[in-house]
Amino acid sequence: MSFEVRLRLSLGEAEIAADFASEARLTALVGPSGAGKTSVLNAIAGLLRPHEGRVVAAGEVLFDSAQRIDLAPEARRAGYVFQDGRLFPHMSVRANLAYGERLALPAERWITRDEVAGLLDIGDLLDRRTANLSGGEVRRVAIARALLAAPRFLLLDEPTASLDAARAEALLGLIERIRDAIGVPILLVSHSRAEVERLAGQVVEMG
Ligand SMILES: Nc1ncnc2c1ncn2[C@@H]1O[C@H](COP(=O)(O)OP(=O)(O)OP(=O)(O)O)[C@@H](O)[C@H]1O
Repeated sequence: MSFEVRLRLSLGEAEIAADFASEARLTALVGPSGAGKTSVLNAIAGLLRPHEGRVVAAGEVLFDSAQRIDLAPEARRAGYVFQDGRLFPHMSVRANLAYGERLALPAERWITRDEVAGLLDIGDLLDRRTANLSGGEVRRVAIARALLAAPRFLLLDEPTASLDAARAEALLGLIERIRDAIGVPILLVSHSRAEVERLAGQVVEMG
């Protein structure tokens, strides 16, 4: 099972509920703005605590309120690529990647810096400061940093939002390569029907 998510959480006035299970390599989470998609990713990553439910990713129970299981975020081993990338702006691309790599024990790593730079085509960016990168470059570096941390699963929050058509197309190709070559389960939030139809083995509707 790639993902099994059944949870309820409150955010201010909003009550968010999710209930799905997926064996697909890539599962898409879709729904109107405000439906709670990002909140579900945050709950899976351990950044928000549901008041009730169960979360299993890549075969490991991350949260189960009935069994009082609630793994710390760093123990969940999520590769979370946030909508805004959240790179360290004062560091070079190379230093951002090294940070990701240090999060994984050497024995756990399944991709090298050279491999990831080739896969995401960021070899020419390594000495750049991240503050000056374009939106598409930020996304590619953020995905590379996430992969280097040897995640057990990936959470991608609208990875192609605000990219032009050519850059979005290139990034979709990369996500396909990650899906097919690496095989870590991916949960993707997207507003694009075409993107979801192209990438997802299973689609989960919220809201
Ligand atoms: N920290 C917070 N405090 C209070 N309410 C919040 C908080 N974060 C999110 N919300 C509310 O929770 C609901 C779900 O937000 P969330 O960002 O998960 O939705 P989303 O489906 O990802 O939306 P979008 O597609 O616009 O990114 C929204 O109504 C939002 O206003």
